[in-house]
Amino acid sequence: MSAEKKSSNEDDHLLSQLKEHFGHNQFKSKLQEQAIREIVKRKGDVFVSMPTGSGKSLCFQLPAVLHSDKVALVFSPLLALMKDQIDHLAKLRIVANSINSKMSSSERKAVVQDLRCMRPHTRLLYITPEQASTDNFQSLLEELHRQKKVSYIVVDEAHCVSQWGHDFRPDFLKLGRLRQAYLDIPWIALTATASKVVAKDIEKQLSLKKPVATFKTPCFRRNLFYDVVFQDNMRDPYSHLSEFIKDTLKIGQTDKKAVCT
Ligand SMILES: Nc1ncnc2c1ncn2[C@@H]1O[C@H](COP(=O)(O)OP(=O)(O)OP(=O)(O)O)[C@@H](O)[C@H]1O
Repeated sequence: MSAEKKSSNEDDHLLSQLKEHFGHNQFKSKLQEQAIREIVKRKGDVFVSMPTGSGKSLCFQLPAVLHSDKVALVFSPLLALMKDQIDHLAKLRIVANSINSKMSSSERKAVVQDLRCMRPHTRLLYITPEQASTDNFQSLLEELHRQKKVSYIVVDEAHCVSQWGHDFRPDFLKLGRLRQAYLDIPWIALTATASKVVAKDIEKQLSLKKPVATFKTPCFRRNLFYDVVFQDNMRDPYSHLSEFIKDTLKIGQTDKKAVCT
């Protein structure tokens, strides 16, 4: 089969899986598609920086469901975020579980029992970074790794690893050590907010393996207009605001791509 035909078959397969598992007919953006296609290759570490609501979660959830005998480990900073994603996946009939400090020991046992099966049902396992250094989790990870059952290790809200970003969480720093211990598992780091400095720091702190494939929405937002004036210097702030809006709407009309929000 020619390389071109093979790649178009792979394209069709990914789209059919997107439709089958998530009910979407197409990718939300070119960047989402490119990131997912790269992650699916499992060739190396991937960094994704896209704004809130742009569909970052799909970037690891779709690749994770393609591995019917493996589980993706997802580090996430908040139990509420994990719950949202797990509930959403449950509605799609994708098995996602969590191991966290709020669970009873019988709930935890049930999750671990499934992970120990030859073919676990769990496709995504959500964990807090605090769990990363516990003995129980370390030995579970070693076992899953030995049995080649880990598809990806995902760090969601990866800016929490950087002291230069907001929401710094010291426990995220422990993940870098984990990366060094499991060099053959591809890592995916995702964030909505990463300046150049923070993005570099994320790569460093997580010890992502170079070259890191990076998918980043440019920070420049052509639909946002700024005007900074001291209120004390204005005779009528409301008419100033009204003029500013009219002016930016005019700019918006000449630049068809701009939208005034
Ligand atoms: N290919 C797609 N087609 C249509 N809708 C999509 C697609 N991918 C994702 N979505 C939808 O876009 C919405 C936002 O996705 P998601 O929550 O993953 O964004 P996010 O970038 O992770 O946001 P956050 O930064 O808040 O975590 C969800 O409702 C999701 O179902």
